[in-house]
Amino acid sequence: NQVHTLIAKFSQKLANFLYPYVEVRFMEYIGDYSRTNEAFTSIELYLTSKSTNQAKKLQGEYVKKSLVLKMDESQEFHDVFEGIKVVWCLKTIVSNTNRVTFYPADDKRYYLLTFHRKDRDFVARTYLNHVMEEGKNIGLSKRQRKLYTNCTGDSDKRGKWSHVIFEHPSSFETIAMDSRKKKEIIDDLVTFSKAKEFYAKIGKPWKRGYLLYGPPGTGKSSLVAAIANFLKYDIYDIELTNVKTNAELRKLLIGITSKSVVVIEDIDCSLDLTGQRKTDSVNEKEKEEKKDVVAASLQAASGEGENKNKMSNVTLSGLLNFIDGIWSASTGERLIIFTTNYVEKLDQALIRRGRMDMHIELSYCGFDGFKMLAKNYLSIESHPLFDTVRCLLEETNVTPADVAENLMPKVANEDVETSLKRLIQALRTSKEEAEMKDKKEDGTNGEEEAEDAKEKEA
Ligand SMILES: Nc1ncnc2c1ncn2[C@@H]1O[C@H](COP(=O)(O)OP(=O)(O)OP(=O)(O)O)[C@@H](O)[C@H]1O
Repeated sequence: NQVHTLIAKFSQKLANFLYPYVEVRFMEYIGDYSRTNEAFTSIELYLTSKSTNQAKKLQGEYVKKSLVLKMDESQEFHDVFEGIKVVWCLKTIVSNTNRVTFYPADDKRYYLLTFHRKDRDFVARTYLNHVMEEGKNIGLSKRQRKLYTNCTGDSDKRGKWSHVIFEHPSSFETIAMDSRKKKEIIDDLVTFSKAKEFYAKIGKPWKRGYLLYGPPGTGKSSLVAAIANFLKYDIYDIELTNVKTNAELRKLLIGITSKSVVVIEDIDCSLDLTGQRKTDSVNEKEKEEKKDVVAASLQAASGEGENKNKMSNVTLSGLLNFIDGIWSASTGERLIIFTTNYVEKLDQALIRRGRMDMHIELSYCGFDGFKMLAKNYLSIESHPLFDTVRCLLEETNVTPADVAENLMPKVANEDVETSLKRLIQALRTSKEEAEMKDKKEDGTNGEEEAEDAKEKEA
Protein backbone atom coordinates (compact mmCIF):
# COMPACT_ATOMS: atom_id res chain seq x y z
CA ASN A 1 0.00 0.00 0.00
CA GLN A 2 2.79 2.41 0.88
CA VAL A 3 4.52 1.77 -2.43
CA HIS A 4 1.20 2.24 -4.24
CA THR A 5 0.55 5.63 -2.51
CA LEU A 6 4.08 6.74 -3.29
CA ILE A 7 3.75 5.80 -6.95
CA ALA A 8 0.36 7.59 -7.20
CA LYS A 9 1.85 10.73 -5.61
CA PHE A 10 4.85 10.66 -7.84
CA SER A 11 2.88 10.05 -11.02
CA GLN A 12 0.55 12.95 -10.11
CA LYS A 13 3.58 15.23 -9.70
CA LEU A 14 5.03 14.02 -12.97
CA ALA A 15 1.72 14.60 -14.76
CA ASN A 16 1.51 18.13 -13.32
CA PHE A 17 5.05 18.78 -14.42
CA LEU A 18 4.50 17.47 -17.93
CA TYR A 19 0.97 18.89 -18.34
CA PRO A 20 0.60 22.08 -16.25
CA TYR A 21 -2.94 22.81 -17.44
CA VAL A 22 -6.32 22.83 -15.75
CA GLU A 23 -9.43 21.62 -17.57
CA VAL A 24 -13.04 22.58 -16.80
CA ARG A 25 -16.08 20.96 -18.40
CA PHE A 26 -19.39 22.73 -18.94
CA MET A 27 -22.03 20.13 -19.77
CA GLU A 28 -25.01 21.06 -21.97
CA TYR A 29 -27.54 19.57 -19.55
CA ILE A 30 -27.61 19.25 -15.81
CA GLY A 31 -28.95 15.98 -14.46
CA ASP A 32 -30.63 13.51 -16.79
CA TYR A 33 -31.51 15.99 -19.60
CA SER A 34 -33.83 17.68 -17.16
CA ARG A 35 -32.35 21.15 -17.20
CA THR A 36 -30.29 23.14 -19.70
CA ASN A 37 -27.07 24.38 -18.19
CA GLU A 38 -27.25 28.20 -18.41
CA ALA A 39 -23.46 28.36 -18.32
CA PHE A 40 -23.30 26.23 -21.52
CA THR A 41 -25.80 28.58 -23.27
CA SER A 42 -23.85 31.69 -22.25
CA ILE A 43 -20.55 30.16 -23.38
CA GLU A 44 -22.08 29.16 -26.72
CA LEU A 45 -23.34 32.71 -27.34
CA TYR A 46 -20.02 34.21 -26.29
CA LEU A 47 -17.99 31.87 -28.50
CA THR A 48 -20.36 32.21 -31.46
CA SER A 49 -19.84 35.98 -31.40
CA LYS A 50 -16.04 35.64 -31.25
CA SER A 51 -14.98 32.41 -32.86
CA THR A 52 -16.43 32.77 -36.38
CA ASN A 53 -13.39 34.77 -37.51
CA GLN A 54 -10.94 32.24 -36.11
CA ALA A 55 -12.36 28.72 -36.41
CA LYS A 56 -11.73 26.84 -39.65
CA LYS A 57 -14.73 24.56 -39.34
CA LEU A 58 -18.12 26.14 -38.65
CA GLN A 59 -21.72 24.98 -38.44
CA GLY A 60 -24.49 27.02 -40.09
CA GLU A 61 -27.92 27.23 -38.44
CA TYR A 62 -31.03 29.22 -39.27
CA VAL A 63 -32.15 30.87 -36.01
CA LYS A 64 -35.04 33.37 -35.84
CA LYS A 65 -34.93 34.28 -39.53
CA SER A 66 -31.17 34.76 -39.74
CA LEU A 67 -28.17 32.57 -40.43
CA VAL A 68 -25.88 31.92 -37.47
CA LEU A 69 -22.40 30.43 -37.81
CA LYS A 70 -21.24 28.42 -34.83
CA MET A 71 -17.95 26.76 -33.92
CA ASP A 72 -17.98 23.15 -35.09
CA GLU A 73 -17.17 20.24 -32.83
CA SER A 74 -13.54 19.62 -31.91
CA GLN A 75 -12.53 23.04 -33.19
CA GLU A 76 -10.31 24.95 -30.80
CA PHE A 77 -10.81 28.60 -30.03
CA HIS A 78 -7.94 30.51 -28.42
CA ASP A 79 -9.17 33.43 -26.35
CA VAL A 80 -6.99 36.13 -24.79
CA PHE A 81 -8.41 38.23 -21.97
CA GLU A 82 -6.31 40.78 -20.08
CA GLY A 83 -3.16 38.98 -21.22
CA ILE A 84 -4.32 35.51 -20.05
CA LYS A 85 -4.62 32.79 -22.70
CA VAL A 86 -7.30 30.09 -22.56
CA VAL A 87 -8.52 27.48 -25.04
CA TRP A 88 -12.14 26.46 -25.65
CA CYS A 89 -13.26 23.34 -27.44
CA LEU A 90 -16.69 21.79 -28.07
CA LYS A 91 -16.63 18.05 -27.42
CA THR A 92 -19.08 15.18 -27.30
CA ILE A 93 -19.26 12.07 -25.19
CA VAL A 94 -20.73 9.54 -27.57
CA SER A 95 -23.23 7.24 -25.96
CA ASN A 96 -22.87 3.53 -26.56
CA THR A 97 -26.30 2.54 -25.27
CA ASN A 98 -29.10 1.53 -27.64
CA ARG A 99 -31.73 3.08 -25.42
CA VAL A 100 -34.67 4.80 -27.18
CA THR A 101 -35.12 8.37 -25.90
CA PHE A 102 -37.13 11.47 -26.74
CA TYR A 103 -33.90 13.26 -27.55
CA PRO A 104 -32.24 13.23 -30.98
CA ALA A 105 -29.23 11.44 -29.55
CA ASP A 106 -28.02 10.32 -26.18
CA ASP A 107 -24.66 11.99 -26.82
CA LYS A 108 -23.58 14.56 -24.29
CA ARG A 109 -22.06 17.79 -25.51
CA TYR A 110 -19.81 19.95 -23.39
CA TYR A 111 -17.41 22.86 -23.67
CA LEU A 112 -13.93 22.15 -22.41
CA LEU A 113 -11.94 25.09 -21.09
CA THR A 114 -8.19 24.65 -20.75
CA PHE A 115 -5.81 27.13 -19.11
CA HIS A 116 -2.48 27.21 -17.30
CA ARG A 117 -2.69 26.34 -13.63
CA LYS A 118 -0.94 29.60 -12.63
CA ASP A 119 -4.03 31.47 -13.97
CA ARG A 120 -6.51 29.42 -11.97
CA ASP A 121 -7.64 32.25 -9.68
CA PHE A 122 -7.95 34.79 -12.43
CA VAL A 123 -9.96 32.46 -14.67
CA ALA A 124 -12.28 31.36 -11.86
CA ARG A 125 -12.90 34.85 -10.47
CA THR A 126 -12.69 37.20 -13.44
CA TYR A 127 -12.57 35.54 -16.84
CA LEU A 128 -15.52 33.18 -16.39
CA ASN A 129 -17.68 35.99 -14.97
CA HIS A 130 -16.80 38.03 -18.03
CA VAL A 131 -17.83 35.17 -20.37
CA MET A 132 -21.14 34.62 -18.52
CA GLU A 133 -21.97 38.32 -18.48
CA GLU A 134 -21.14 38.81 -22.19
CA GLY A 135 -23.05 35.68 -23.18
CA LYS A 136 -26.13 36.78 -21.22
CA ASN A 137 -26.07 40.22 -22.83
CA ILE A 138 -25.78 38.73 -26.31
CA GLY A 139 -28.69 36.39 -25.51
CA LEU A 140 -30.83 39.28 -24.28
CA SER A 141 -30.14 41.40 -27.33
CA LYS A 142 -30.98 38.52 -29.68
CA ARG A 143 -34.03 37.13 -27.92
CA GLN A 144 -37.48 37.46 -29.45
CA ARG A 145 -39.21 40.09 -27.39
CA LYS A 146 -42.77 39.78 -26.09
CA LEU A 147 -45.79 41.98 -25.69
CA TYR A 148 -47.75 40.98 -22.60
CA THR A 149 -51.22 41.94 -21.46
CA ASN A 150 -53.18 40.99 -18.38
CA CYS A 151 -55.66 38.13 -18.79
CA THR A 152 -59.37 38.71 -18.42
CA GLY A 153 -62.25 36.34 -17.81
CA ASP A 154 -62.03 33.35 -15.46
CA SER A 155 -60.99 34.05 -11.93
CA ASP A 156 -58.09 31.55 -12.15
CA LYS A 157 -56.62 33.54 -15.05
CA ARG A 158 -56.85 36.84 -13.21
CA GLY A 159 -53.53 38.33 -12.14
CA LYS A 160 -51.73 36.47 -14.95
CA TRP A 161 -50.19 37.61 -18.22
CA SER A 162 -50.74 36.40 -21.78
CA HIS A 163 -48.35 37.37 -24.56
CA VAL A 164 -47.62 37.61 -28.28
CA ILE A 165 -44.31 38.27 -30.06
CA PHE A 166 -43.54 41.99 -30.05
CA GLU A 167 -42.67 43.18 -33.54
CA HIS A 168 -43.57 46.87 -33.68
CA PRO A 169 -41.31 48.63 -36.23
CA SER A 170 -41.30 52.04 -34.50
CA SER A 171 -37.87 53.48 -33.69
CA PHE A 172 -36.30 56.80 -32.78
CA GLU A 173 -35.43 57.21 -36.47
CA THR A 174 -39.10 57.10 -37.45
CA ILE A 175 -40.58 59.16 -34.61
CA ALA A 176 -41.33 62.74 -35.60
CA MET A 177 -40.48 65.06 -32.73
CA ASP A 178 -38.19 67.89 -31.82
CA SER A 179 -34.63 66.64 -32.29
CA ARG A 180 -33.40 68.11 -28.98
CA LYS A 181 -36.22 66.43 -27.07
CA LYS A 182 -35.48 63.15 -28.82
CA LYS A 183 -31.78 63.34 -27.89
CA GLU A 184 -32.72 64.11 -24.28
CA ILE A 185 -34.90 60.97 -24.11
CA ILE A 186 -32.23 58.77 -25.72
CA ASP A 187 -29.55 60.07 -23.33
CA ASP A 188 -31.83 59.44 -20.36
CA LEU A 189 -32.54 55.87 -21.49
CA VAL A 190 -28.86 55.10 -22.01
CA THR A 191 -27.97 56.51 -18.58
CA PHE A 192 -30.75 54.50 -16.96
CA SER A 193 -29.81 51.22 -18.64
CA LYS A 194 -26.21 51.52 -17.43
CA ALA A 195 -27.03 52.65 -13.90
CA LYS A 196 -27.27 49.32 -12.07
CA GLU A 197 -24.45 50.15 -9.65
CA PHE A 198 -25.73 53.68 -9.11
CA TYR A 199 -29.22 52.50 -8.07
CA ALA A 200 -27.68 49.88 -5.78
CA LYS A 201 -25.44 52.56 -4.22
CA ILE A 202 -28.28 54.96 -3.45
CA GLY A 203 -30.53 52.14 -2.23
CA LYS A 204 -33.34 52.59 -4.78
CA PRO A 205 -34.95 49.95 -7.01
CA TRP A 206 -33.61 50.08 -10.58
CA LYS A 207 -36.60 51.67 -12.29
CA ARG A 208 -37.68 54.88 -13.93
CA GLY A 209 -41.05 56.47 -14.69
CA TYR A 210 -42.07 58.34 -17.85
CA LEU A 211 -45.26 60.30 -18.34
CA LEU A 212 -46.20 60.85 -22.00
CA TYR A 213 -48.96 63.37 -22.56
CA GLY A 214 -50.48 65.19 -25.50
CA PRO A 215 -53.48 65.19 -27.85
CA PRO A 216 -54.55 61.98 -29.62
CA GLY A 217 -52.41 61.06 -32.63
CA THR A 218 -49.22 62.76 -31.51
CA GLY A 219 -47.22 59.54 -31.22
CA LYS A 220 -47.46 58.43 -27.58
CA SER A 221 -47.96 54.75 -28.39
CA SER A 222 -45.34 54.94 -31.16
CA LEU A 223 -42.85 56.40 -28.69
CA VAL A 224 -43.51 53.58 -26.19
CA ALA A 225 -42.72 51.04 -28.93
CA ALA A 226 -39.61 53.00 -29.98
CA ILE A 227 -38.36 53.03 -26.38
CA ALA A 228 -38.90 49.28 -25.99
CA ASN A 229 -37.10 48.64 -29.30
CA PHE A 230 -34.24 50.91 -28.32
CA LEU A 231 -33.68 49.22 -24.94
CA LYS A 232 -34.56 45.77 -26.31
CA TYR A 233 -37.05 45.28 -23.47
CA ASP A 234 -40.35 43.36 -23.35
CA ILE A 235 -43.57 45.35 -23.01
CA TYR A 236 -46.21 44.73 -20.31
CA ASP A 237 -49.32 46.62 -21.38
CA ILE A 238 -51.72 46.74 -18.41
CA GLU A 239 -55.42 47.21 -19.10
CA LEU A 240 -56.32 48.67 -15.72
CA THR A 241 -60.06 48.48 -16.32
CA ASN A 242 -59.68 44.68 -16.34
CA VAL A 243 -57.92 44.64 -12.98
CA LYS A 244 -60.49 44.30 -10.26
CA THR A 245 -58.53 44.74 -7.04
CA ASN A 246 -55.29 46.05 -5.64
CA ALA A 247 -54.37 42.46 -4.75
CA GLU A 248 -54.75 41.45 -8.42
CA LEU A 249 -52.55 44.36 -9.47
CA ARG A 250 -49.88 43.21 -7.00
CA LYS A 251 -50.08 39.69 -8.41
CA LEU A 252 -49.49 41.09 -11.90
CA LEU A 253 -46.52 43.07 -10.63
CA ILE A 254 -44.85 39.95 -9.27
CA GLY A 255 -45.18 38.29 -12.70
CA ILE A 256 -43.22 41.02 -14.48
CA THR A 257 -39.69 40.05 -15.48
CA SER A 258 -36.60 42.21 -15.56
CA LYS A 259 -35.77 44.34 -18.65
CA SER A 260 -39.31 45.39 -19.26
CA VAL A 261 -41.40 48.44 -20.08
CA VAL A 262 -44.65 48.52 -18.10
CA VAL A 263 -47.25 50.65 -19.86
CA ILE A 264 -50.59 51.98 -18.70
CA GLU A 265 -52.20 53.77 -21.65
CA ASP A 266 -54.77 56.52 -21.22
CA ILE A 267 -54.43 56.36 -17.48
CA ASP A 268 -57.02 59.11 -17.00
CA CYS A 269 -59.69 56.83 -18.55
CA SER A 270 -58.68 53.75 -16.60
CA LEU A 271 -59.22 54.97 -13.07
CA ASP A 272 -60.95 57.73 -11.21
CA LEU A 273 -57.80 59.67 -10.44
CA THR A 274 -59.29 63.12 -10.59
CA GLY A 275 -59.97 63.32 -6.86
CA GLN A 276 -57.15 64.36 -4.60
CA ARG A 277 -55.77 61.79 -2.23
CA LYS A 278 -57.13 62.07 1.25
CA THR A 279 -54.55 63.22 3.73
CA ASP A 280 -56.22 61.19 6.44
CA SER A 281 -54.55 57.83 5.96
CA VAL A 282 -57.12 55.99 8.10
CA ASN A 283 -59.95 57.12 5.85
CA GLU A 284 -57.94 56.14 2.83
CA LYS A 285 -57.29 52.68 4.25
CA GLU A 286 -60.94 52.17 5.14
CA LYS A 287 -62.03 53.21 1.67
CA GLU A 288 -59.58 50.82 0.09
CA GLU A 289 -60.58 47.92 2.29
CA LYS A 290 -64.23 48.50 1.44
CA LYS A 291 -63.41 48.52 -2.27
CA ASP A 292 -61.39 45.33 -1.99
CA VAL A 293 -64.25 43.60 -0.16
CA VAL A 294 -66.80 44.73 -2.75
CA ALA A 295 -64.60 43.64 -5.61
CA ALA A 296 -63.86 40.29 -4.01
CA SER A 297 -67.55 39.60 -3.50
CA LEU A 298 -68.20 40.57 -7.10
CA GLN A 299 -65.57 38.13 -8.23
CA ALA A 300 -67.06 35.42 -6.13
CA ALA A 301 -70.48 36.15 -7.61
CA SER A 302 -71.65 34.78 -10.93
CA GLY A 303 -69.76 35.46 -14.20
CA GLU A 304 -72.72 37.58 -15.33
CA GLY A 305 -72.34 39.88 -12.37
CA GLU A 306 -68.63 40.16 -13.04
CA ASN A 307 -69.14 41.19 -16.65
CA LYS A 308 -71.54 43.88 -15.66
CA ASN A 309 -68.95 45.43 -13.38
CA LYS A 310 -66.70 47.20 -15.86
CA MET A 311 -65.22 49.65 -13.37
CA SER A 312 -61.84 48.85 -11.87
CA ASN A 313 -61.65 48.81 -8.11
CA VAL A 314 -57.97 49.55 -8.08
CA THR A 315 -57.42 52.60 -5.93
CA LEU A 316 -54.92 55.37 -6.37
CA SER A 317 -52.89 54.18 -3.43
CA GLY A 318 -52.95 50.64 -4.90
CA LEU A 319 -51.47 52.07 -8.06
CA LEU A 320 -48.88 54.09 -6.13
CA ASN A 321 -47.84 50.92 -4.35
CA PHE A 322 -47.59 49.20 -7.71
CA ILE A 323 -45.17 51.88 -8.90
CA ASP A 324 -42.93 52.18 -5.90
CA GLY A 325 -44.21 50.16 -2.97
CA ILE A 326 -42.14 47.48 -1.28
CA TRP A 327 -43.14 44.84 -3.90
CA SER A 328 -42.03 46.98 -6.81
CA ALA A 329 -38.34 46.35 -6.05
CA SER A 330 -38.63 42.62 -6.74
CA THR A 331 -38.82 42.76 -10.54
CA GLY A 332 -35.47 44.35 -11.43
CA GLU A 333 -34.63 46.70 -14.29
CA ARG A 334 -37.86 48.30 -15.40
CA LEU A 335 -39.39 51.37 -17.00
CA ILE A 336 -42.95 52.46 -16.15
CA ILE A 337 -44.76 54.58 -18.72
CA PHE A 338 -48.14 56.29 -18.34
CA THR A 339 -49.80 57.91 -21.33
CA THR A 340 -52.64 60.39 -21.17
CA ASN A 341 -54.44 62.94 -23.31
CA TYR A 342 -55.35 65.04 -20.27
CA VAL A 343 -52.41 65.49 -17.93
CA GLU A 344 -54.28 68.10 -15.88
CA LYS A 345 -56.80 65.43 -14.80
CA LEU A 346 -54.22 63.34 -12.97
CA ASP A 347 -53.54 63.38 -9.27
CA GLN A 348 -50.25 65.14 -8.50
CA ALA A 349 -49.18 62.27 -6.23
CA LEU A 350 -49.22 59.95 -9.21
CA ILE A 351 -47.08 62.05 -11.50
CA ARG A 352 -44.76 63.85 -9.11
CA ARG A 353 -41.05 63.79 -9.99
CA GLY A 354 -39.44 60.77 -8.44
CA ARG A 355 -42.43 58.66 -9.42
CA MET A 356 -42.76 59.82 -13.02
CA ASP A 357 -39.20 61.06 -13.44
CA MET A 358 -39.59 62.43 -16.95
CA HIS A 359 -42.64 64.30 -18.25
CA ILE A 360 -42.64 64.27 -22.05
CA GLU A 361 -45.11 66.37 -23.96
CA LEU A 362 -45.98 65.14 -27.43
CA SER A 363 -47.49 67.98 -29.28
CA TYR A 364 -48.82 69.05 -32.67
CA CYS A 365 -46.59 68.61 -35.67
CA GLY A 366 -43.86 71.22 -36.05
CA PHE A 367 -41.59 71.71 -39.06
CA ASP A 368 -38.90 69.49 -37.50
CA GLY A 369 -41.43 66.67 -37.14
CA PHE A 370 -42.74 67.21 -40.67
CA LYS A 371 -39.21 66.94 -42.14
CA MET A 372 -38.77 63.63 -40.30
CA LEU A 373 -42.06 62.30 -41.72
CA ALA A 374 -41.20 63.56 -45.23
CA LYS A 375 -37.91 61.70 -44.98
CA ASN A 376 -39.66 58.50 -43.86
CA TYR A 377 -42.63 58.60 -46.22
CA LEU A 378 -41.27 60.37 -49.33
CA SER A 379 -37.49 59.87 -48.91
CA ILE A 380 -36.83 63.59 -49.38
CA GLU A 381 -35.02 66.06 -47.13
CA SER A 382 -35.93 69.29 -48.96
CA HIS A 383 -38.35 70.52 -51.62
CA PRO A 384 -39.48 73.97 -52.87
CA LEU A 385 -42.93 73.31 -51.30
CA PHE A 386 -41.40 72.89 -47.82
CA ASP A 387 -41.62 76.66 -47.16
CA THR A 388 -45.38 76.66 -47.76
CA VAL A 389 -45.76 73.68 -45.44
CA ARG A 390 -43.66 75.42 -42.76
CA CYS A 391 -45.90 78.57 -42.83
CA LEU A 392 -49.09 76.51 -42.68
CA LEU A 393 -47.78 74.34 -39.82
CA GLU A 394 -47.03 77.49 -37.83
CA GLU A 395 -50.64 78.63 -38.25
CA THR A 396 -52.49 75.36 -37.62
CA ASN A 397 -52.60 72.63 -35.02
CA VAL A 398 -52.35 69.29 -36.82
CA THR A 399 -51.06 66.08 -35.30
CA PRO A 400 -48.18 64.04 -36.75
CA ALA A 401 -50.80 61.34 -37.41
CA ASP A 402 -52.71 63.76 -39.72
CA VAL A 403 -49.52 64.74 -41.55
CA ALA A 404 -48.45 61.11 -41.89
CA GLU A 405 -51.87 60.18 -43.27
CA ASN A 406 -51.60 62.85 -46.00
CA LEU A 407 -48.03 62.01 -46.93
CA MET A 408 -48.83 58.34 -47.42
CA PRO A 409 -48.90 57.72 -51.22
CA LYS A 410 -52.46 56.93 -52.33
CA VAL A 411 -51.50 55.07 -55.50
CA ALA A 412 -48.38 53.18 -56.54
CA ASN A 413 -45.54 55.41 -57.80
CA GLU A 414 -47.30 58.61 -56.78
CA ASP A 415 -44.86 61.50 -57.18
CA VAL A 416 -43.60 63.55 -54.24
CA GLU A 417 -45.25 66.77 -55.40
CA THR A 418 -48.74 65.24 -55.41
CA SER A 419 -48.32 64.07 -51.81
CA LEU A 420 -47.01 67.45 -50.69
CA LYS A 421 -49.84 69.29 -52.46
CA ARG A 422 -52.39 67.00 -50.81
CA LEU A 423 -50.86 67.82 -47.43
CA ILE A 424 -50.90 71.57 -48.19
CA GLN A 425 -54.57 71.35 -49.15
CA ALA A 426 -55.37 69.50 -45.91
CA LEU A 427 -53.46 72.08 -43.88
CA ARG A 428 -55.36 74.93 -45.58
CA THR A 429 -58.71 73.25 -44.86
CA SER A 430 -57.73 72.74 -41.25
CA LYS A 431 -56.70 76.41 -41.00
CA GLU A 432 -60.02 77.58 -42.46
CA GLU A 433 -61.98 75.34 -40.11
CA ALA A 434 -60.08 76.71 -37.12
CA GLU A 435 -60.78 80.28 -38.24
CA MET A 436 -64.48 79.53 -38.71
CA LYS A 437 -64.61 78.00 -35.24
CA ASP A 438 -62.93 81.05 -33.73
CA LYS A 439 -65.39 83.37 -35.48
CA LYS A 440 -68.33 81.29 -34.29
CA GLU A 441 -67.05 81.38 -30.72
CA ASP A 442 -66.52 85.14 -30.97
CA GLY A 443 -70.11 85.46 -32.27
CA THR A 444 -71.52 83.40 -29.39
CA ASN A 445 -69.49 85.42 -26.93
CA GLY A 446 -70.86 88.63 -28.52
CA GLU A 447 -74.45 87.35 -28.22
CA GLU A 448 -73.88 86.39 -24.60
CA GLU A 449 -72.44 89.83 -23.86
CA ALA A 450 -75.45 91.53 -25.51
CA GLU A 451 -77.83 89.37 -23.44
CA ASP A 452 -75.93 90.25 -20.25
CA ALA A 453 -76.16 93.93 -21.12
CA LYS A 454 -79.93 93.61 -21.73
CA GLU A 455 -80.38 91.85 -18.40
CA LYS A 456 -78.45 94.62 -16.66
CA GLU A 457 -80.59 97.29 -18.32
CA ALA A 458 -83.76 95.46 -17.31
N1 LIG B 1 -44.66 61.63 -33.59
C1 LIG B 1 -44.95 60.74 -34.54
N2 LIG B 1 -43.99 60.27 -35.35
C2 LIG B 1 -44.27 59.38 -36.31
N3 LIG B 1 -45.49 58.91 -36.57
C3 LIG B 1 -46.49 59.35 -35.80
C4 LIG B 1 -46.28 60.27 -34.74
N4 LIG B 1 -47.45 60.53 -34.15
C5 LIG B 1 -48.37 59.80 -34.79
N5 LIG B 1 -47.81 59.07 -35.77
C6 LIG B 1 -48.52 58.18 -36.69
O1 LIG B 1 -49.88 58.18 -36.30
C7 LIG B 1 -50.33 56.91 -35.87
C8 LIG B 1 -51.03 57.05 -34.52
O2 LIG B 1 -50.09 57.45 -33.54
P1 LIG B 1 -50.06 56.92 -32.04
O3 LIG B 1 -51.04 55.82 -31.87
O4 LIG B 1 -48.66 56.67 -31.65
O5 LIG B 1 -50.61 58.23 -31.32
P2 LIG B 1 -51.12 58.39 -29.83
O6 LIG B 1 -50.64 59.72 -29.36
O7 LIG B 1 -50.74 57.22 -29.02
O8 LIG B 1 -52.69 58.43 -30.03
P3 LIG B 1 -53.83 58.08 -28.95
O9 LIG B 1 -53.70 59.08 -27.82
O10 LIG B 1 -55.09 58.29 -29.74
O11 LIG B 1 -53.62 56.68 -28.53
C9 LIG B 1 -49.11 56.04 -35.77
O12 LIG B 1 -49.37 54.79 -36.35
C10 LIG B 1 -48.05 56.75 -36.55
O13 LIG B 1 -47.98 56.23 -37.86
